[in-house]
Amino acid sequence: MTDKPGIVITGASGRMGQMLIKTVLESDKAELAGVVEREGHDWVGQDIGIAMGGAALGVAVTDDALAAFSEAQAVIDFTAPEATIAFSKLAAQAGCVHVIGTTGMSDAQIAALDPAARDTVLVRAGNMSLGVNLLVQLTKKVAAALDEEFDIEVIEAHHHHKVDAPSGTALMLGEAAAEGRGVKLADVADRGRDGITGARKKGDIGFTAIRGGDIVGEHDVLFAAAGERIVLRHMATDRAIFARGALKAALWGQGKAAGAYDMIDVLGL
Ligand SMILES: NC(=O)C1=CN([C@@H]2O[C@H](COP(=O)(O)OP(=O)(O)OC[C@H]3O[C@@H](n4cnc5c(N)ncnc54)[C@H](OP(=O)(O)O)[C@@H]3O)[C@@H](O)[C@H]2O)C=CC1
Ligand SMILES: O=C(O)C1=N[C@H](C(=O)O)C[C@H](O)C1
Repeated sequence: MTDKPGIVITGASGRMGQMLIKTVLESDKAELAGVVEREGHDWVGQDIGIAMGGAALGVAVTDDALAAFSEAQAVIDFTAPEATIAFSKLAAQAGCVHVIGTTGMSDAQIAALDPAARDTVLVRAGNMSLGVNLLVQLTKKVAAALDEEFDIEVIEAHHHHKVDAPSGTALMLGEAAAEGRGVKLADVADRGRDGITGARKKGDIGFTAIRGGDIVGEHDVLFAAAGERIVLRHMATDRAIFARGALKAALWGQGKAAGAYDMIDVLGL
């Protein structure tokens, strides 16, 4: 028994789940308190170290999320929207900080997290990396400095397994650009061009999603005017940046007042 916060990782077999488990195990500031997979998954009941192809770690994969959360101080959750909503209720019940990296959530699904945020600390961001959150702030600044003569386009590229588009990061960048411009993203977003689209509408914020191979995550915010262009770019080459950010959020949330937070709060940007 130590005084380091115990962390539970959900979606243990996923790309991010495995990266998060490694990151917590490597940290001297936190302990791996549990790992959760869904009922019926092959890994349930196995030692997580063995399941991940290494040595036993003495932590068994469970499908009983509430029991795991009840023994921990924080849950880091990079899964899928419906799972994240269910986990938010259990994390609130267990009194755990809930760090959410899951993307592709609709407005209604995001609103479904509100009750949990009244009872516990919930940190949610479509991208947990320092670099992207800095890019969000830069995007807001640049958009505020430029008028509608500059067309704003957000271009993102990800691996071929990704199921949602635009990416959570692209939407964060779009929101930041809209905020900088003093408009609502919902009023100006252009998310799907195909066929005879007509000329670009002044003031729109456009989104383009590329999917291919093993691209970890790349985002450009393009400001294009007559005679000049500005491009703000972030390129992720290692998922560890997201996992490190998520762990930072889990530690930051300890002892904070219940509420909904994001990585701008965590990083103090
Ligand atoms: N915010 C950030 O910084 C980042 C966010 N992400 C986001 O994290 C999420 C996961 O990404 P990634 O790891 O690549 O995806 P994977 O598909 O590799 O992993 C998803 C995991 O979640 C589990 N899962 C899915 N649905 C459920 C469910 N209903 N109940 C319980 N478990 C479930 C999966 O289990 P099973 O295999 O059984 O389906 C799997 O273990 C995505 O939304 C992605 O966009 C990714 C990187 C960074
Ligand atoms: O699914 C991914 O892989 C990623 N998802 C996040 C997103 O939707 O922006 C963050 C990162 O780009 C990787």
